[in-house]
Amino acid sequence: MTAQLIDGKKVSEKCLVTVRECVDARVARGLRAPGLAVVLVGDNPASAVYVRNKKAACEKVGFQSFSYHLPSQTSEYELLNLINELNNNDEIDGILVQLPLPQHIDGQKILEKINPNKDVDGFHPYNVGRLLVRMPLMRPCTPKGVMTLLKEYDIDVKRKKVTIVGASNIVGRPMMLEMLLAGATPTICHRFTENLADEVGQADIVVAAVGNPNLIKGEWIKQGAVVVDVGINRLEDGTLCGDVDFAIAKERAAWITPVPGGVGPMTIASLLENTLQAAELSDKK
Ligand SMILES: NC(=O)C1=CN([C@@H]2O[C@H](COP(=O)(O)OP(=O)(O)OC[C@H]3O[C@@H](n4cnc5c(N)ncnc54)[C@H](OP(=O)(O)O)[C@@H]3O)[C@@H](O)[C@H]2O)C=CC1
Ligand SMILES: Nc1nc(=O)c2c([nH]1)NC[C@@H]1CN(c3ccc(C(=O)N[C@@H](CCC(=O)O)C(=O)O)cc3)C=[N+]21
Repeated sequence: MTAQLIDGKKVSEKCLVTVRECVDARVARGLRAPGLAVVLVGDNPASAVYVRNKKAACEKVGFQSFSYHLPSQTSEYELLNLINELNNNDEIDGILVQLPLPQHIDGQKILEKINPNKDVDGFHPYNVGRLLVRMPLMRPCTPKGVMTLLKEYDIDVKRKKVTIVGASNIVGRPMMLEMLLAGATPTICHRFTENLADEVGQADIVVAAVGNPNLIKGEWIKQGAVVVDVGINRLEDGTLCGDVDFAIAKERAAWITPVPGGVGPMTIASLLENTLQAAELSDKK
């Protein structure tokens, strides 16, 4: 079997068109265009690229974007003050603090300071808790993007065995909650999981989110499975690859996401959808 490709770039563009239409309709009704603030601390080159992509996406859909690039030695106190200011700024509907933050700043403390209604990343414990108790508000962008992608390809997750590899706060854990909410039976694997090969081999759907190129061997994939590769790894020659051995996996899977052009663009599409949703929430206040 040769897998069919799941085209995240194409689906994300479709999502952006829908967001754009909603923005135009808002503006025609005399409402503000949604505003997204992106905060970057320090000069991590990968972060700078992502921040630039987010800004470009905002322009595409007609959002107002506000960028804050702070020096790496910014104190936690200064960053908390900026968050406070953004929370109180009525032109800003969404606040995204790019991760990772420098070592001397407690990331969790910063995320908890963001007004949950403006937490377009869905990382605030309030939003994570809401997803846990089946009352999602702001849904973490990458897992939300994966669900949108699967839905777009009519890949039903209900009743399926889903193995998620990686248990971070930003991808693996909320991915598990999304899958549970959608009626799948998720298993989540991490550093201490024994027999990763068996866990992956039993899955109807595999979601890889580790950050280790080719950790997941193509031979582990069950015939006819769906492979969603969230991992983004930059190799020495500058090319990007995921966590799954794509060449072998694609000969076994029914469906597979490429890297790049798979989940990555969907993360940005979800971010824009969440920002629009945050603007709509703020209209109702
Ligand atoms: N496509 C996209 O939009 C996005 C892609 N990414 C990419 O996804 C990947 C993961 O990101 P993120 O979740 O932030 O990363 P983290 O480093 O925060 O988390 C990685 C997770 O993988 C687990 N892990 C590490 N080694 C192994 C192993 N050998 N076997 C099993 N589990 C292991 C860790 O386990 P433990 O918890 O035990 O430490 C941890 O839970 C990265 O490549 C990142 O660049 C991230 C965000 C968005
Ligand atoms: N507060 C916060 N929120 C995040 O959502 C967040 C973060 N911090 N820190 C870093 C990770 C990573 N992440 C990506 C987003 C888009 C692509 C993306 O668009 N990828 C393209 C390729 C981009 C390229 O060429 O480098 C693709 O896969 O096709 C990748 C990765 C969001 N993250």
